[in-house]
Amino acid sequence: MNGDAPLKAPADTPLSRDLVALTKPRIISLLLVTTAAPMYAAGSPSLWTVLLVMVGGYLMAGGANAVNMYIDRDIDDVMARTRLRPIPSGRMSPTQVLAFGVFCATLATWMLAHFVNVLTAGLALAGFYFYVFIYTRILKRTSPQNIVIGGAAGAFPPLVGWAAVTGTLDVTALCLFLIVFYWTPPHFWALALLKQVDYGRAKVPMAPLVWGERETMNQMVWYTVILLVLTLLPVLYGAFGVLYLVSAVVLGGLLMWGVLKVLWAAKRNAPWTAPAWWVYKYSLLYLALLFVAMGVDRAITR
Ligand code: HEM
Ligand SMILES: CC(C)=CCC/C(C)=C/CC/C(C)=C/COP(=O)(O)OP(=O)(O)O
Repeated sequence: MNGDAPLKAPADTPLSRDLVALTKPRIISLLLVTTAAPMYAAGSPSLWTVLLVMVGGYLMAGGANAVNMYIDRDIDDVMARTRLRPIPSGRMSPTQVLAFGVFCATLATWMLAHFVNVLTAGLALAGFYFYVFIYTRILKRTSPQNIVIGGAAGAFPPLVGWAAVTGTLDVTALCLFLIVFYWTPPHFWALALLKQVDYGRAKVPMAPLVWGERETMNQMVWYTVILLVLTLLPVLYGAFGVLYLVSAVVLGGLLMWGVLKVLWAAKRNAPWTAPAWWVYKYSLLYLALLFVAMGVDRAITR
């Protein structure tokens, strides 16, 4: 993430630390919020079920992230943000990383199928395949739409949480999937705008490099508008109540304001990097709080 990361990686990093790094734990923390909160929105899960889904979800997403680092080892080697990862810094071999990723995903599939239900395991595995093959292997290197279509991978966790509690999927689960799907472009393009040199060096066709900065910012605005409408839909048909509604409006209003500030600054030819950083960082808080609000809203009104 830090473009000024040191050039040399510490050679004495313990293996345990590298294994954790392969799973991208900070990203998983938010994936797990978008898994756990829908569990409480869907019903009243036992602590045991929540624990199993968290461990299974971590292993599946962590396995996917490790396989992503195996496939992207050439790209990761040339980007400042990623060059200290275990493969580019020479501390782990690609084969070791691939084996670790596949092992985690296999363990997760067994755990979720055996202790939760087969639908939950199937959805988590679908998220794994979507991220590894559709996003990482195919779209990331070929299309500026990579994170729009590929972003569907990151939208699987709410389905996993919902299915773990209800054993099925319904229209609210679909809404939650779409919320994460439409959140991904403003989340990621804010960062992509700031990391154009990295992505250019790695020849990854991220939107700002292909469409230009202004068009990417326009698209971020439109995706945010759709996102805000989608967040209100479950209230309109009575799935969530007032606490969620107020949270969605306030949190969403702030996100919209941030995204518009980026666009307006660029239109005035003023510096837009500070507002773009703000949108990237706030997007993380936004999604976490929105999902917590829906879980709490349903838990207290049940
Ligand atoms: C295709 C979809 C996505 C792409 C391309 C993407 C890309 C990125 C990138 C490149 C970073 C910087 C990470 C780093 O510097 O190591 C990042 C950060 C982050 N992303 Fe995403 N992301 C996507 C979807 C998601 C989803 C669905 C979630 C969770 C629901 C998520 C959660 C996070 C978090 C928590 C961070 C901050 C990590 C940190 O502070 O180290 N992302 N994302
Ligand atoms: C249910 C389930 C297991 C779903 C999988 C969800 C999952 C692992 C989403 C990850 C999203 C993400 C971090 C994309 C960044 O990849 P990148 O390759 O663009 O980032 P990088 O350049 O930092 O490697």
